[in-house]
Amino acid sequence: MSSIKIECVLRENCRCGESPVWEEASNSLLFVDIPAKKVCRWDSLSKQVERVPVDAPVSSVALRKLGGYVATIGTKFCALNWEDQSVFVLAMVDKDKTNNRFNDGKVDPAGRYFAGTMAEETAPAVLERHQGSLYSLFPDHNVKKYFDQVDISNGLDWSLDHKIFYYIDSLSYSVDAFDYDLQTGQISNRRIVYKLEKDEQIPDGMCIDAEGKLWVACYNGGRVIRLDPETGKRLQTVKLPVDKTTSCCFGGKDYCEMYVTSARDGMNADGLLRQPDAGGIFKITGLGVKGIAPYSYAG
Ligand SMILES: O=C(O)[C@H](O)[C@@H](O)[C@H](O)[C@H](O)CO
Ligand SMILES: [Zn+2]
Repeated sequence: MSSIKIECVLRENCRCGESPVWEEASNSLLFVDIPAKKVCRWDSLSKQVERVPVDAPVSSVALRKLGGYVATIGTKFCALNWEDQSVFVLAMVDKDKTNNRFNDGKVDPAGRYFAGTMAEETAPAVLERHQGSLYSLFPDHNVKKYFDQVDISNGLDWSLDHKIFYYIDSLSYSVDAFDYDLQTGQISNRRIVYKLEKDEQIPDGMCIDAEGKLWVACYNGGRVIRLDPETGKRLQTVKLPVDKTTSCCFGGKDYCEMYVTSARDGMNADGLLRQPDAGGIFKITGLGVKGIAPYSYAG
């Protein structure tokens, strides 16, 4: 039996921390604070954090093969040069929906950057419904739209054989799967893999482990849960000392550690007193399972 340890490694006070991504080359964790309009990079060796301000809510960040990063900022897919903090727009979506912004995003095994949109929230999980869509940015900077009618586009990842795409629309309270064609980037045959239980609250960010099991961060549920997408059963629950757990990824040496982001927005003064680490970055060790390296955008 492994003994699980949970530690707040960075008290960042994120309003809404999201999109943790491990960058092996720099031993760092990248993440964003969406409403604070910041992309952050935490060096796990020096424990120092660098922050790059951008001009709109930034909802996800990913590695780029050419160097630097890509990020979803407002309704734009962008390239981000870390050295000079410059942003270059690659494509824009939802041009007719001025109240929309991107939400969670991740790169697929072929180097396409997937991200979905949502209406801007008036409070956490309070928003005009069915305004979002799911998109991907191909390496040639063309954008493909998959479907619309999304509430809060969230957690996404691909099966280890690249034949399944996993996806969460948070307000459906389910984790879904599609057949995935890696060659073309097409998805089909949507079905439900897991329905969250009441105390698990709202499914948010998600990642896959090296055994093909899914880890879902439960917003307001203060936990990450491990799911078997083949049986639809929950295998494990790991509780964290904050309620607003937003997303998770594996990182560290051999991807043996899990990193979890969290949020402060929507908490009252009493809640913040009880959960002073809300908005922090958490490291979970001793899970006994590894993750896989993130893919890099190929354009
Ligand atoms: O990061 C996200 O996915 C959303 O932008 C956040 O606002 C919350 O996580 C959401 O409210 C929970 O459903
Ligand atoms: Zn999210």
